[in-house]
Amino acid sequence: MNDQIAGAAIEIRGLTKTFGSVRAVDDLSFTVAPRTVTGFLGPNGAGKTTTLRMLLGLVSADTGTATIGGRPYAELARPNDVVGAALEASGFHPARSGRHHLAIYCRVNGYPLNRADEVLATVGLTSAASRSVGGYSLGMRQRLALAAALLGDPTVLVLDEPANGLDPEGIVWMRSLLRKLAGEGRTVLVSSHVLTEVQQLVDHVVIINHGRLVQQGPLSDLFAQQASVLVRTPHAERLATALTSATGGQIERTSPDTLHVAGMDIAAVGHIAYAERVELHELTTQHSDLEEVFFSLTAAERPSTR
Ligand SMILES: Nc1ncnc2c1ncn2[C@@H]1O[C@H](COP(=O)(O)OP(=O)(O)OP(=O)(O)O)[C@@H](O)[C@H]1O
Repeated sequence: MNDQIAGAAIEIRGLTKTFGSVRAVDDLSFTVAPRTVTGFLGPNGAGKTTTLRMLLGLVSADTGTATIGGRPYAELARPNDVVGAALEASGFHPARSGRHHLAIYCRVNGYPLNRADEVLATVGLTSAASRSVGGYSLGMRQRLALAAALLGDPTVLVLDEPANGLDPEGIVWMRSLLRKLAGEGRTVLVSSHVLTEVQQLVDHVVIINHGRLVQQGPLSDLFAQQASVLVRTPHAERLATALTSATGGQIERTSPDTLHVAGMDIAAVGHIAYAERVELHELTTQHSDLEEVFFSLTAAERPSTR
C-alpha cells in the first residue's frame, strides 16, 4: 500500500455547499476511520455526491473543510496514489478492452503496465480482460471501476454505489474484498442508497439527510439502539404499567398478551418482570433491518430548501 499517508482518516468538518436556493450540504461533520468499511448513506438528493465531490476536489465548498490524512485533496502530492475513487461505472469507452482502459490509466499516472493485470485479477476480471467493455455487464463495469480505483494501491477508497449491478454472489465477493482492503489498514467509504445491499458490505455508517448528519457509528450500535423487546405475558397491562413507571421506555401493546418495548434492553425488561412477579411466555429482542432503521431516523427531517 502507498504509505504517503498511512492510515489516513477522512475528516469532514462544517462542510456547506449551496446551489441557488438548495443547501445541498449543510454544516456537515463526520470522520471515516482507517481499517473500516463505512457506508455513506442517504436518500436521493441527500447530498452524498456533492460531499464526495468536495472531498475529491471536484467542487469547492462554501465553508468548512474535507481532508484526507489532514490535507485537502488539492494539497496531496500524488492524489491518485493516496485516494482511489470510483464515482460512476459508465465512463468507459465501449470499444476498448478492460485491460486497454487500465493500461491508459497506468501510462497517465506512471504505474508499471503489469499493475493493470494485477488489479484485473483482484476484481476477478482476468478472463474478460481482452474483451471490449461494451460487452461487459453492469456488474463487470463496476468491477472494472473498482480495478481502476485500486491501480495506485491507494490508502483511501471512495466508491459510489459499488454494489449496483452485482448479483448476490458478487455482493458477497465485494464484501470480502472491501473487508480485506480495510483489514490492510485502508479507509473505505462506500456511498449508497440501496440499504439492503450496503448492509452486507459495511461495518460503520454515516447517515445524512437534507445535507445534514443524522447518525454515525458502528452498524452494530445503530441496530442495538433501534432494537425493541417483544414480551408475551398473560399480565400485559400490569407489566406495561410497571415498565412505564420504571423507565422512559416506549411501550406499545400490539395484542392482548403482547408488548413491544423500545428504549430498553432485554435484561432490563426481564428484571422488571421478575420484580413484578409477572409470568412471561416470551422475551425476545427484535432487530430492524437497515432500511427500517434508516426510515425511522430520516422520517422526521426538515425540508431541503430554505
Ligand atoms: N450542480 C448542481 N446544481 C444545482 N443543484 C445541484 C447540483 N448538484 C447537486 N444539486 C442539488 O443538491 C442536492 C444534493 O444532491 P446530491 O447529488 O449531492 O445528492 P445525493 O445524495 O448524491 O443523491 P443521489 O443518491 O440521488 O445521487 C439535490 O437537491 C440536487 O438537486
